[in-house]
Amino acid sequence: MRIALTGTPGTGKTTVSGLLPFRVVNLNDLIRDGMSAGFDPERECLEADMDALEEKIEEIERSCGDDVLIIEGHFAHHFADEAIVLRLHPNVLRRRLEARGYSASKIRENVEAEAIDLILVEALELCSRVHEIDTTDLSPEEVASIITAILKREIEMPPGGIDWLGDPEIDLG
Ligand SMILES: Nc1ncnc2c1ncn2[C@@H]1O[C@H](COP(=O)(O)OP(=O)(O)O)[C@@H](O)[C@H]1O
Repeated sequence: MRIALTGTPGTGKTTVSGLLPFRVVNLNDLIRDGMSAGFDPERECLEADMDALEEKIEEIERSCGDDVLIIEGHFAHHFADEAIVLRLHPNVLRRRLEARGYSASKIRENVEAEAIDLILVEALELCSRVHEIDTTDLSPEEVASIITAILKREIEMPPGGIDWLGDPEIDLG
């Protein structure tokens, strides 16, 4: 069973994926391993080769049988019918991306994307089942427990409860 773990860069996907009791495939690792279509200077990153990634994921999926396979990355929702979207208050996200050394334009692009629910909206368009977690006040371990409970079908985290733009304290730069 393929599950996308998605969200704006900096929301904590890679950190939490290391704490999950499931097999995880990191899309950025696959792109660095050669499933890239070259460097995209505008977005300051390697462009994904979507067909090569799909082929590789199918190969890994076959070896997983019926077990959960987590596809992790900010466009993972393109590769699964069920997605878990990690959310983070834009002001906290900004501080994390600054600490990462992102350029001012890349920080602004990602903070705005988070503020307007961009990845959530994409996931809702592409996937038939979507879950949403506000990680702002949670530790990585708490987020991992919630994801595990969702995938064991013990709890539900339906999307739609987050409204960052409604917070007067929001800092869009
Ligand atoms: N729940 C959390 N609480 C506090 N810091 C976190 C949490 N999750 C991740 N971080 C930190 O935020 C930064 C970005 O996390 P990362 O997992 O790389 O995000 P992503 O994979 O979504 O880009 C890292 O420095 C990480 O240590």
